[in-house]
Amino acid sequence: MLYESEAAEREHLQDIVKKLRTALQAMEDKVSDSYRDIIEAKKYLWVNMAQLDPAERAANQVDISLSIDAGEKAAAKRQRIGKLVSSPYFGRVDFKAWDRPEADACYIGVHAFSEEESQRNLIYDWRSPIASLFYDFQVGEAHYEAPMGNVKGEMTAKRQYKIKDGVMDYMIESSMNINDDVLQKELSGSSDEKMKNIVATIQQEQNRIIRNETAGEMIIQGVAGSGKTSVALHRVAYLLYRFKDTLTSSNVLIISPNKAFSDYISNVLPELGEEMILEASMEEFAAQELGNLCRFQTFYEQSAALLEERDEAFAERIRFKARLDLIVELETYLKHAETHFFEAEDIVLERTVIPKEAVLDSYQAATGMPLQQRLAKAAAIIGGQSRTEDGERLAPDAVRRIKAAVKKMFKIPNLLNLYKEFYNHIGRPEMYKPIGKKWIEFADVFPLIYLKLLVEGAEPVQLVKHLLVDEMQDYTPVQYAVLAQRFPCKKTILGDATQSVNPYSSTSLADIKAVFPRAETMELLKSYRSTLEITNFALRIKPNRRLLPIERHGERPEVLRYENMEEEIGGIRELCRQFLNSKLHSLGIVCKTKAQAEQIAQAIAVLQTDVHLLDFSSAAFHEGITVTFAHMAKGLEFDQVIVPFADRENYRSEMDRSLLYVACTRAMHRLCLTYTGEIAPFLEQAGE
Ligand SMILES: Nc1ncnc2c1ncn2[C@@H]1O[C@H](COP(=O)(O)OP(=O)(O)OP(=O)(O)O)[C@@H](O)[C@H]1O
Repeated sequence: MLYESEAAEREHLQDIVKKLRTALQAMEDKVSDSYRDIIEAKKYLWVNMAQLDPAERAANQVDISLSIDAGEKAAAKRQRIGKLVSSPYFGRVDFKAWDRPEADACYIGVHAFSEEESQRNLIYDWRSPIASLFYDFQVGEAHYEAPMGNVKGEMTAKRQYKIKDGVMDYMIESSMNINDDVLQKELSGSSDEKMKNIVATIQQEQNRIIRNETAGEMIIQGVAGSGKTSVALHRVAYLLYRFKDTLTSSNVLIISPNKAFSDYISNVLPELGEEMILEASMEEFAAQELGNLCRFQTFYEQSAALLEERDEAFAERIRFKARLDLIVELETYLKHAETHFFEAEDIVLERTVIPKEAVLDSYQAATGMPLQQRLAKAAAIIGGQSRTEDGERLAPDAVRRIKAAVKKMFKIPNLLNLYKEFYNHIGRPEMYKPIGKKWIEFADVFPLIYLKLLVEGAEPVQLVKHLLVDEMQDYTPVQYAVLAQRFPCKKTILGDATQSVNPYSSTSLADIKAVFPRAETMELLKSYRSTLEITNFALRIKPNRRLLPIERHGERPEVLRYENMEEEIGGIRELCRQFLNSKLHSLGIVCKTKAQAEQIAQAIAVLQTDVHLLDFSSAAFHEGITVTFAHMAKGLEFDQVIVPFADRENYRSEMDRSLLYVACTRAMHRLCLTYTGEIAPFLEQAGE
């Protein structure tokens, strides 16, 4: 049996670190060499410019390009090896394939590393086929999918390591799945400014999602803290590795809730050796789609307006536009519009008249294409068929005039008017209420874009080959229909129905699946972020019987009552002081609204420390004390969370319940809620 003592493992580690350092030095030399070559080649070109003939100059340019290429490759490799020097690997599996005489030991790390001369693999990339054994099996019979087919055999040993700065912190012989001890240690650590990679402790159910290569659309429905975002990013890294010839990081687009969130997740892919991917918020995407058609309210402004006042008509407009049926209604309306709003007329050119019947025939012959193209096609047919008095083809100017005339025959050419007319047509004119001239509510943004795409015809965005959509519960079916049209590529869509920040426009899994009928759905039910005490507390706010909390213990959440607001603010300041004297790194004060967050930020400014107010204009997420509001805090996490103003007045509606749930589930280790007067009804039993 293969068994090496810890001492032998330490020796092995030293050996690997030595080899890595040598390789690192070699890469550094290579980088310097190629830069020197570039400088010399440029110098040569400069000095001998006059004497060189064009062929020699071209050859010199090729040399320079080759050196640049070699330099960039060496620099990338140097970066990867540099990362391995500090932590070369985190796992090992000893696997004996049935057709091999003995087991091979495979060390698994964030990147692969092989010996230069022998090309022997010393470290396997966590995404390599054999590394899947580490995530999927315990000691015993095991198998993995290799390029040449399924490899069956026996895993004779499995180990986990924590290596920091090239030194082994601990090593665990694990006969179980990814050992709970290691996971516990990882989860009890402090939160960071940036999301961390989880390669060393990916769980089996997460691995299934990460390594799924077949799904055209994958929907990940996961409870709060189940690792959805982490898993989706690891999935991207896996797909980039697996399909490196056809997929690069510039082909991946992530639609994320805001800039601070993008900044928060921005380290994961670079840590995994991949470049950062493109990202955009829904609003940025919408602005691009609408061009200068009109301005619009943002999603946050919509949610904030809902929180500020109870406007049933406003809520109803949002609800109406979040229905799945709206997609078909818009399509049906446009078909109606094409027939009824097109009024054929005679086209009179100098000495030729094209009768309206001929115009109508051409328009009818061009059915089945988007309206704009249909009008152009009808005009082209007319132009092609018409002749001058002399039997000649029409001059280009006449063709242009026909085109303009046919376009005018569609009586509502303005898209915004055409959209408004939709509500008259369905007998619900009250459902369209612009904020101002050419200024629409957020609920109208995607129905309008969808109509625009139907009218103009959607050109798919070719560059994007994989689309990642986070916080899926906040997007309506029409939003998905727009995404489906513009990005007919593979997709990973993730979210949690219980974390909707706007109950009037939240979308159920069933509705998303109706837009993507072939999507594979995977569920993540285990929650990793918070201690058992915090998870149980949050579950009493929003029960979910299927959620499986991780067995990690900490302090019971505190619910602190104060006599008045002044005392409450004083209490929050005191909690901040306690945090500053603790070992925790991040404290999130998560309010319900932005106005409350501003109030708290001002009130605790007296503390001798930086207080970061995080709102939609923030570009980054910082350690220390952050004051924010639930909508903004989605997807983020803090070592400690304080939820101020947890009283009956502030948290009373279903929307408030969701926001309170989002706020509480941001806490990893410690949670405190403060209030004056009567406690919020959702919290009455939460603390028991
Ligand atoms: N397998 C794992 N090993 C270690 N940590 C994990 C693992 N899975 C998840 N985590 C940790 O759990 C926390 C939550 O992960 P993540 O933010 O990806 O979850 P989420 O489902 O997107 O959360 P939410 O929807 O609540 O924002 C993170 O700190 C992440 O590092």
